[in-house]
Amino acid sequence: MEVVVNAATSVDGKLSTRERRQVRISGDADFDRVDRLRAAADGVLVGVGTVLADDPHLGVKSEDRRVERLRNGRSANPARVVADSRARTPTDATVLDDDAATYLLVSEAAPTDRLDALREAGTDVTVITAGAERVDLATAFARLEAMGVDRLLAEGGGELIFSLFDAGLVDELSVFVGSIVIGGRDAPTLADGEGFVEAVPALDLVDVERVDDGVVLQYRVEGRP
Ligand SMILES: NC(=O)C1=CN([C@@H]2O[C@H](COP(=O)(O)OP(=O)(O)OC[C@H]3O[C@@H](n4cnc5c(N)ncnc54)[C@H](O)[C@@H]3O)[C@@H](O)[C@H]2O)C=CC1
Ligand SMILES: Nc1nc(O)c(N)c(N[C@@H]2O[C@H](COP(=O)(O)O)[C@@H](O)[C@H]2O)n1
Repeated sequence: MEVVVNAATSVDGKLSTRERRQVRISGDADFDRVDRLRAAADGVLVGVGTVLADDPHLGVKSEDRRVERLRNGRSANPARVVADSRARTPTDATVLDDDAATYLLVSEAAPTDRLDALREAGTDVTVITAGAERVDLATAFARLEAMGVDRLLAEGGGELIFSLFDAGLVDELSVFVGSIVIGGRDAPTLADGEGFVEAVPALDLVDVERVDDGVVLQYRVEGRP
């Protein structure tokens, strides 16, 4: 499976405010670039922190792109994939609507009654259990791949992106750096988690492009084909 991480940060590397309130960092052209990435993906992944903070839809916004996907024998939208160790996704979350399939990646610690409620709340919900207390992303991704998810776009947030790098699962990273400063020691950054100390992942910078009033930085992860 090819795993592409994309996010938008302020110049000081923040994904949103210290209150974890969504900030419009991208401009129209960058949102359109993200829409192209979604349209090329089989699944769009976020952590449950992002679901709780933003209630995202994660679908393809352009009708032309949805039509093109259908023409190619794909679903109109990629599947929504949520890493949600304890099944905290609200039953009225937009990612459970009937616009696309939804995969909930949970751990064995997820309460059964929550899983039943979530299966009932959505029209096309598949639960994948991997890991004891926290989602084991490598195992969960192998199951997703067996279900036809060959290209996964991970949009965040910072806890999830750190874990993806920590597990050595990232092939490509693109970051839109918008011309704003958000600040705040508790504001989420591109990669949070415990942080790396010794084995710091190295990236190959493959492209830099000015978009809107910011820049898009494109990287391959060193050691990945
Ligand atoms: N500017 C941007 O491009 C984006 C910004 N955001 C922002 O990021 C913030 C949310 O980020 P975070 O709080 O860091 O939450 P997150 O979205 O990274 O979710 C973290 C949660 O995912 C679950 N999880 C399950 N398995 C995991 C694993 N193996 N590793 C890590 N987490 C795992 C855990 O419950 C954990 O608390 C929001 O403020 C949102 O607005 C989110 C996505 C993109
Ligand atoms: N690429 C990008 N730029 C920004 O400025 C952002 N705030 C985000 N946020 C991400 O987009 C999700 C919203 O998706 P929908 O529009 O609801 O489909 C949000 O949850 C973040 O993942 N991204």
